[in-house]
Amino acid sequence: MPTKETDLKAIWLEILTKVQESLSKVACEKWLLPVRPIRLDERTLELAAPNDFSKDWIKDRYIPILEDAVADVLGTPRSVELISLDLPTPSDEDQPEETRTPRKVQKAAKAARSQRGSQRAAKGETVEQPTLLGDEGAPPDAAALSLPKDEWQEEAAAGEANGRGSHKYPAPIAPGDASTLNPKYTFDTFVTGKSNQLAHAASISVAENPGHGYNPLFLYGGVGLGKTHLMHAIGHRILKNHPEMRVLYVSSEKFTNELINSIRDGHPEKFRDKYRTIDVLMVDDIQFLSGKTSTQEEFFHTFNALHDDNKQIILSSDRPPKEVEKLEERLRSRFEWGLITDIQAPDLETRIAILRKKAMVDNIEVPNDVMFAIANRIDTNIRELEGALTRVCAYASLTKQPVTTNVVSEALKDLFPTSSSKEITLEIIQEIVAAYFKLQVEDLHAKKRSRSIAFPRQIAMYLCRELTESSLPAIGQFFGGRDHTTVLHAYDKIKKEKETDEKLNQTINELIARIQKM
Ligand SMILES: Nc1ncnc2c1ncn2[C@@H]1O[C@H](COP(=O)(O)OP(=O)(O)OP(=O)(O)O)[C@@H](O)[C@H]1O
Repeated sequence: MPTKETDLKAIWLEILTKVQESLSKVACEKWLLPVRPIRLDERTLELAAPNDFSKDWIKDRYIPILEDAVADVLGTPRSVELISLDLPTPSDEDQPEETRTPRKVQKAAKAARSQRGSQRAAKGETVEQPTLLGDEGAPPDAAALSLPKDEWQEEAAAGEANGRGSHKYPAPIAPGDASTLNPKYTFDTFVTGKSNQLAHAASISVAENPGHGYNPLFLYGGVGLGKTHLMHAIGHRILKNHPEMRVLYVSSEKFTNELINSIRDGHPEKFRDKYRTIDVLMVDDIQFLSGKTSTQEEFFHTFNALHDDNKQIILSSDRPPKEVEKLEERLRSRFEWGLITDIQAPDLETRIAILRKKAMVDNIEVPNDVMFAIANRIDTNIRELEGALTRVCAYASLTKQPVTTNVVSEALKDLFPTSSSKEITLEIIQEIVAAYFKLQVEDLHAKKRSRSIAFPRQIAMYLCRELTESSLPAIGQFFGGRDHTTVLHAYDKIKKEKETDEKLNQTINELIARIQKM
């Protein structure tokens, strides 16, 4: 059975007490009190010295004394090994209270002895999840930057497995530096709809008033729905308004890797210098901190330092804080201090608007029915939606064809199969609209002007213009030989009305979905 975390601490206190019998009080306080135990197994006790100098000093002089004390306390011999953390040596006041003086060490050791049951360790059991002396009662920073070695390795391995562990030391961020932001992700290029209105409004508010409104801002939503885009947009706006500010966007994996690497490479202060001196910290995909206890610990201190200083924190996740597993309660509750807002999958209209915006930004011409056909196929992930548009355009260009709905079917058939690949025609639109309003198709052709018929007719005209490439005269012709100005009037009227009339907007979406399913 594994020994409890607290046992390692208690054992180390006993060893220190023992060492005092053969070492001067001064030497003990100066060299051994700052040392922290990391790992204990059947053969080895691993200790972390605060820096290289102290590691070498102890190695050269005190190993035999330490090994004797270990053998005395545990009943069987162990070799003592040392690594260096390169921490700044803590002052006496920074030390955990029980290690400030040898007398207190003795007292603490005695108290710990009475509870610990360290016989199990003495029998040679491996200490699992070793904790560092000072984790309890130590100043938060010292504890935070003293990751148990096994955890560094585990968390580093996780980061490196993702191919993102290449950073050596975190470099400080300069005021006005937008290099961590994608220049394309601005509020101008962000399309709003019902699905993201609240998140967008909250983001604008934070961008205009960093550190003094919603803090933290917590954005959550499914994959590819615009969380990162909004974060970057906030960053750009803040830097535009406050070029003197330091704005940092980072993925939670990068945060983790920088922390681990900075400690492993002996430069924990670089991590802290970077993360605690910025004005706006944005951490993406915070759900990846799940289960990474040491990173959570450091993030907790980073969060507190920034928040206490009215620095803005923005977080994103694929789920709300409550649903992030293996997240420390104190972090979860801090994530809930500010504003939590979600982004939903966009409706069809928004998807079409996003494609339109992208086509405009990329300066490509894409007919409405093509936009519609793409938006209708891909209804959750905007990254995929944009990728589909690129694919369709590339396919058309490579096969030297115009961009049509046929190209959409061809280009996307494997990646995004759809139940129907039938081309949308004026007939189909008329049939569906007539059926929806419980009319006959002939009613749409006739001269009748009663609102119950004229209104569905205008909607049908609108959809014909929106979803097909037919010209205005061709559409007019198809509605009982009407003039193209009538079609244009109907189109403009419905387009305008649906902007303010939610019911009409829903009706149109429903009709579009039905037409597409034909
Ligand atoms: N409302 C929007 N308007 C314009 N583009 C958008 C919108 N929402 C998302 N996008 C675009 O979709 C792509 C994916 O968005 P983003 O990377 O922000 O998603 P995310 O929610 O952070 O995804 P993930 O969960 O994978 O991190 C980006 O290219 C982004 O510009």
